[in-house]
Amino acid sequence: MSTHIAAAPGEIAETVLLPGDPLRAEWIAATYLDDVTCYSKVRNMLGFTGTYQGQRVSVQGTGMGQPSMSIYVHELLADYGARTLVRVGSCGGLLDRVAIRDLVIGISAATDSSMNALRFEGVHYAPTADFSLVRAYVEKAEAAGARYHVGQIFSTDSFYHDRPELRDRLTRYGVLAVEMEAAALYALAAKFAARAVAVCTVSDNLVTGEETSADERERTFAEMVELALDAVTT
Ligand SMILES: O=P(O)(O)O[C@H]1O[C@H](CO)[C@@H](O)[C@H]1O
Ligand SMILES: O=c1cc[nH]c(=O)[nH]1
Repeated sequence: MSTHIAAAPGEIAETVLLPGDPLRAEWIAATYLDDVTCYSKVRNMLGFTGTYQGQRVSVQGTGMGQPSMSIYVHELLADYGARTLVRVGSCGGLLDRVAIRDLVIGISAATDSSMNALRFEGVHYAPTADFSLVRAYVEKAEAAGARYHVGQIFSTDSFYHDRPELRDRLTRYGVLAVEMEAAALYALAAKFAARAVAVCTVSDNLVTGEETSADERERTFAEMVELALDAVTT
């Protein structure tokens, strides 16, 4: 096992879906995977491996925020040989047109976190998704007729931000949505020469004030996850 994941070597697939919420990981495994085993319950940050259309896939909860996510993703990459990572998260829309229930594919991620700033010592690194994963996901979303947006997202350290004017400026500059993990995920994947993309379902819109109900969130998460599984297994 690694420090925070209780899997034996070989128990985790090279392709891993990464929801923030460990119960979403459990729901994905129960709903979509065959021959499922739970490989880790450490801190209740659940991880599962199974098959989707005959191909091995794992699902690992990462918690909220870049520090928590980075612990799990570092161990997946350094200790378990993960190669393809797809964050399946929720986000808040920053533009009117990024409506609740839409999908947001983060091709790049701005951040207010110090994690990448410390890592690159003064260089303003541009955390970027893997293009082959972006393309594969977009192809599946197009074929399914899903409502989706591709562009820059904002990975914040503060869900409850003291600077609403910062969010307004990001809106003016066309940033699509806010979430809390993608910027560090993209940097870590680059460090280990792996592939990553963050896809999020819009759960609320910070401009219009619209919100999804818990029931709606479950249904729209389903579309995001089905497209992710199709994108990584074909
Ligand atoms: O739904 P998840 O994947 O947790 O993602 C979003 O939700 C959490 C905040 O409520 C943060 O982790 C944010 O990135
Ligand atoms: O980080 C997040 C996730 C969902 N909605 C938000 O407003 N922020």
